Amino acid sequence: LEPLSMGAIGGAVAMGMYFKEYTYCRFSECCDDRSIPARIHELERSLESTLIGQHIVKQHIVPALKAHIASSDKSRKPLVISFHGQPGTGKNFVADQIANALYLKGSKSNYVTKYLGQADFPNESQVGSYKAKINLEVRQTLRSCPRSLFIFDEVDKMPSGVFDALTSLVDYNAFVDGTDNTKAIFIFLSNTAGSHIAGHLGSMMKNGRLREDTRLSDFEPLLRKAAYNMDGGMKKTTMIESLVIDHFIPFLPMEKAHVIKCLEAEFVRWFRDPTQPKAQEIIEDIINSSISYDRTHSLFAISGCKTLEKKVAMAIH
Ligand SMILES: Nc1ncnc2c1ncn2[C@@H]1O[C@H](COP(=O)(O)OP(=O)(O)OP(=O)(O)O)[C@@H](O)[C@H]1O
Repeated sequence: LEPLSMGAIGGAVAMGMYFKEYTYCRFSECCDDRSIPARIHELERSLESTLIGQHIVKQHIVPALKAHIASSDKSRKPLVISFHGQPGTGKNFVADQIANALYLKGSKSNYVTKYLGQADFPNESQVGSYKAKINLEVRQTLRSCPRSLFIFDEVDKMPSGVFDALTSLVDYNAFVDGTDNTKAIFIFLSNTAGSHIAGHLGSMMKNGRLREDTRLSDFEPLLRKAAYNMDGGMKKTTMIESLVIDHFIPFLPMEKAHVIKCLEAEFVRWFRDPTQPKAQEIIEDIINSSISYDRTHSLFAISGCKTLEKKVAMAIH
């Protein structure tokens, strides 16, 4: 090419970049600070005011995200977190809040991908093609934005081995065929070890320990072991063997007092005052008629705060 036309091309590229940064990206989602504001303080505030009964989650999630984001230039691997707990303890609730705080468009962002174990990976016989699918999609998303968030829900309902494909994507490999994985965040949600968490917490409480005094270290070894051995997506995967999961976070089972708080929060969501006698009556009725507790300790609500939304809606209308 003639030097003149090279100059013209360079000019056009510069114009294009200028246009993208100052015009297009001001209105549409781009992989930049405007679209990914990473509002950690907002996350901290919203968890503090909305998350019930999960002191360990509150203690560890914000510092883990803060450290990963603050050190993003020096990061050598993505942040990988695994949430464990019984249904209705807040795993999706927290994952959604993380997406909403980090991305302007929240869970609807193009850089937030959510997979559902049962719906997206239903067949044991197709593990091979699922692995290829995850591998391809994760790489594609990372290429369009290294600061992507991947949420894998119902990990325990995925056929085992699916995650072997992910190990190389989340491991210490700053660049996988030119794909930057070091700024990404992976969150895995499962019921795995939920009953073990409940059993262990129940025993500690029986021995006089306060729920709020329990620590991550009380549960972490149990979670690590359970994730490796239990049926589901992580069973005996290289992902556990190669220690790429940075944090195992236990979601504690909900007690009656927590379920009552969840019911009160539902009333507030409907702009109703939960302290009104009528509301208190409905709450008491739901607690007495539709909450069942675990058999061992008779302390923990089996379905946590799940399904309360519909029950409150029904009672109000
Ligand atoms: N710890 C909690 N604090 C406040 N609200 C909660 C909590 N846990 C659950 N909820 C309420 O219950 C709803 C359902 O909970 P969520 O979907 O987070 O459960 P989950 O732990 O992901 O369950 P599953 O394992 O079945 O997917 C939430 O949208 C929220 O309204």
